Amino acid sequence: MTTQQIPVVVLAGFLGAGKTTLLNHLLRSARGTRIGVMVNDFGDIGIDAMTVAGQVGSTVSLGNGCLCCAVDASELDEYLEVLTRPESRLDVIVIEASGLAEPQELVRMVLASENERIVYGGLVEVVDAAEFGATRQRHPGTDRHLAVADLVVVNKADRVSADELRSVRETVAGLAGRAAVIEASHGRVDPELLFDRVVPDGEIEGQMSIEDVLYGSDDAAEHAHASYETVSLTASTPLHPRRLMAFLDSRPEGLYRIKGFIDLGAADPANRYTVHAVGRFLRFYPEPWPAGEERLTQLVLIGSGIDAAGLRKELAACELSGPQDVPDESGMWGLLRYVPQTEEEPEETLF
Ligand SMILES: Nc1nc2c(ncn2[C@@H]2O[C@H](COP(=O)(O)OP(=O)(O)OP(=O)(O)O)[C@@H](O)[C@H]2O)c(=O)[nH]1
Repeated sequence: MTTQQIPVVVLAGFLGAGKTTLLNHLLRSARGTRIGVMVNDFGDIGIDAMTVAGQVGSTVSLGNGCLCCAVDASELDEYLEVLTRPESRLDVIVIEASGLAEPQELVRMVLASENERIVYGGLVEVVDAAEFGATRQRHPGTDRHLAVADLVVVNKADRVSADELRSVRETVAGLAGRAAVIEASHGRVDPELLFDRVVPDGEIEGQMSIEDVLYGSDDAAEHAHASYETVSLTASTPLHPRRLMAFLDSRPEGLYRIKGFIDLGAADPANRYTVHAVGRFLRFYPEPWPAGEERLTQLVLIGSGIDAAGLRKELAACELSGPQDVPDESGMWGLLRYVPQTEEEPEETLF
């Protein structure tokens, strides 16, 4: 069930930073992925389709099968309910926060939502590289927003010199702590950083799609690939829950996403643990092993500036080394803090 949950990504950033531009880029490069869009704060709608639709609280279809609606914060749950109906067949939902909104509020609301079909997909903060210094001076809240982000996009890279860009990036990285920081022009980030792309039937990954032909293929998105790395690994030996938690608690800056299944062996023979981490957000979802399924740990780690070989080594050290290496009773405690309870959020939340 958990693997079917729809990630809800909150997209924030100061007025004019390039949120709508980034969103439009995602919509254009979505191909087979169906994106639901919510625009928080209606006076601030920049999407053309919305302007055309023009109705408060309406849901409109965008060209590529995406849905778009405008919400007021109090309506968030109501619209999540609409967008997560099976007939909407959405793969991801993006909420664009108004440039003035407190993104933490939206994140809290998403986390507090009782909608079981969603999972929090991270807070993405867009920063205007050219205006960063001035914005920070005028709006000290900027630092606070960066501190809670999971991914920061330093946008408008084309508007500053290489030195300025480096300096903004360094400052942002200092404020953003563990969040991954990537640079972009015109919001062209690789959609894979935000959600799993669905490859439509009949299309081979990497092949030109109709959208490529219509909009031109997005070279800059290809370049964005260079700035982050994906590490996939499979282990047939179960992992030690305590060592796994030690690894996750100290996961390196820039390791933005972790997803996959974990086999904890004798510590919980009945269940596999789906892991979902976005930035500093971490959850485990135990579910019974499907009958006949091979007991494997399968993980994908995505980040910028990460040391792939180092990560592989650290994860290999989490594997049980033999029959003597069995977790004691308390071995699972650290991990269980990140398992959501049915009625409440796990103890260890950030917000
Ligand atoms: N040169 C340059 N211009 C950009 C870039 N990204 C966005 N813009 C322009 O910056 C302006 C603001 O972009 P938007 O995407 O509307 O910004 P926003 O954050 O959605 O703005 P609000 O909705 O007002 O909060 C637009 O004129 C964009 O075309 C970029 O990387 N480089």
